[in-house]
Amino acid sequence: MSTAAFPSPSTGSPIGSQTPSPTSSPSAAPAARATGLTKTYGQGDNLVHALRGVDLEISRARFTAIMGPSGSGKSTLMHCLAGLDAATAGEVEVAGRRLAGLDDTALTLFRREHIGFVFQAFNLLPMLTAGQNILLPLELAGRSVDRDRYDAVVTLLGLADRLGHRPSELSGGQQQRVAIARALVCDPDIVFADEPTGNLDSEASAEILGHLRRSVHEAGMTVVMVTHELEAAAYADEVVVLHDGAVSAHLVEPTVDVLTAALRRRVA
Ligand SMILES: Nc1ncnc2c1ncn2[C@@H]1O[C@H](COP(=O)(O)OP(=O)(O)OP(=O)(O)O)[C@@H](O)[C@H]1O
Repeated sequence: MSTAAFPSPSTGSPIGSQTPSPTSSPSAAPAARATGLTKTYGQGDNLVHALRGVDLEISRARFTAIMGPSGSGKSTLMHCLAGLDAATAGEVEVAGRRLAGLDDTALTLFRREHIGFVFQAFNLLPMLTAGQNILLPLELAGRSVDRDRYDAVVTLLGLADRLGHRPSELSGGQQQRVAIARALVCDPDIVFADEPTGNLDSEASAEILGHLRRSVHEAGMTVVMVTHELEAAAYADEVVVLHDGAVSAHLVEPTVDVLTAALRRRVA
């Protein structure tokens, strides 16, 4: 298969190899950075500390999972990193740009240009074919279609023979592959995947996680995935573990055993 339209991963490595720790390639600027990221909801007796001063760097061309128990702040962290929610205090920088400096319109344009999203519920338009769904964000943004990139993305996701099908004619796994292709075709600096396997059986989940890995290791994308499934997090190069709104561990290529132990541990 051809991935000629993709750049070489700058810090990624082929599937199955031992990826070096990000500390061994200090030259690459992070795809995203949170500094002292704090988010509270409500006030008074109803005050909730969803994020308590999170410092975090998301490495480029790596597959990072964010995991932690229910209520630990995973979705809040992802929403703040992706500019979908404003922090109460602290900073978020994506692709070198401080999000706090952008007004709503600029933020919308920035997200459209630099950030891709994959959701648990696929969010495909039912009346459009797979091919039309993949191209929709580019068309909405008035951007021209890079046919080489489109072909490379479709090939990477194994969708070449499904492009004329509507979502109702596709399996859940195939629909999620279309959603991933839709995110990748825009060539974003970072893709956020929110529980991307939450609606899939174990076989389709493994397939989707494999595709996300290949998007990183073969196509040089940066993927951040929120999950509470250990098996899903084990596909990632790095796993950020949250407890009570704080990062309790940032692990590189953890085994399921290491992850299990990190999940049990709480912040001291
Ligand atoms: N809009 C909101 N208003 C009030 N509290 C909120 C709001 N959104 C989240 N919270 C609270 O913030 C904390 C973190 O929530 P968050 O959804 O980020 O956790 P999570 O780790 O993603 O949980 P889950 O795995 O259950 O989705 C929780 O205590 C939650 O109840």
